[in-house]
Amino acid sequence: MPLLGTLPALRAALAGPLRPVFVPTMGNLHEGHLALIRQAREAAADQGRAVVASIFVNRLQFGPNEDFDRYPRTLERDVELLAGAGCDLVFAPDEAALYPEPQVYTVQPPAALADILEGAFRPGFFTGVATVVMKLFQCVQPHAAVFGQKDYQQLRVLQGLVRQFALPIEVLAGPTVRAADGLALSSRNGYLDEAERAEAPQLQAALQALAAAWRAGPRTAAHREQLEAEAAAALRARGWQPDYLSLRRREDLQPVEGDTPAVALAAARLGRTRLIDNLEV
Ligand SMILES: Nc1ncnc2c1ncn2[C@@H]1O[C@H](COP(=O)(O)OP(=O)(O)OP(=O)(O)O)[C@@H](O)[C@H]1O
Ligand SMILES: CC(C)(CO)[C@@H](O)C(=O)[O-]
Ligand code: BAL
Repeated sequence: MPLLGTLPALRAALAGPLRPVFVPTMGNLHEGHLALIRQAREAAADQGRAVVASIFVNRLQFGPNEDFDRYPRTLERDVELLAGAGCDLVFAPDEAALYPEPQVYTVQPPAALADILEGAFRPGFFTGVATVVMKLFQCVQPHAAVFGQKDYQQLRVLQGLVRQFALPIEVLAGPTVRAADGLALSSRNGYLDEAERAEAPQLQAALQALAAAWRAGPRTAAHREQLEAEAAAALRARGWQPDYLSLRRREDLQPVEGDTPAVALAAARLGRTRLIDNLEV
């Protein structure tokens, strides 16, 4: 009879060989999602695991004035794309299946991480995300889960969730897939009209300029604040309504200073579309 003294040993002993690699999504799939599926496929290949995707537009993470109702739902097409990318199973519950009763038990990520940046402009967003991801994890029981770096803060929140609750799940980060002109692929890009679509790569361009200015120094708090304000003003002058353009520590997304590894993050509205993007400096 094994007598095990460490969590990794316990996990190794208890892990079934067939827990899948999981890619949670809200559907309306694009090449960014399919890259995550292919990454999951590779991670699953070794031990012959399955790749499972979920499609669920999670009401809990939308604010009352956000786009829950108009969020594009394209299940039939999504299923075809997933099959083509090497997915083995799709979990697409309706609301009654995932929330058969009001979800009054929730997962509250720490305010220091979840009430800043996206969380400051989308109150409750990360509680909604963490709650549904925790629930999806219970449903799918994955060995590993893949999340896109495009949603950088979401990735940090979910890495913290897995770490703090000692979930036996490996979190894999998927690099951001972009259009040829630099725009990060996103389901919400479909809301852009032609002129807005032509302007949209300027969000990534603004992050590149901000990152370059930060690299040039001096890397002080005062200079960072000046650069952030200038970057927001430049976007505003082009007709955007920026929520934030901010230089943060990669690890915990607190304001960066000195030579700590940094990431530039932005969210801004163009017409009625809110876009986010980021760039590791
Ligand atoms: N361009 C991309 N590159 C890599 N991963 C991505 C990209 N876009 C989304 N993802 C990832 O896909 C997963 C599902 O995201 P989601 O279904 O919300 O897509 P989305 O395009 O980000 O939609 P939205 O426009 O609502 O933000 C998340 O882990 C997300 O980070
Ligand atoms: C992780 C997620 C599927 C939870 O609803 C969603 O926030 C998303 O698609 O990024
Ligand atoms: N892609 C993250 C999910 C959301 O914005 O609601």
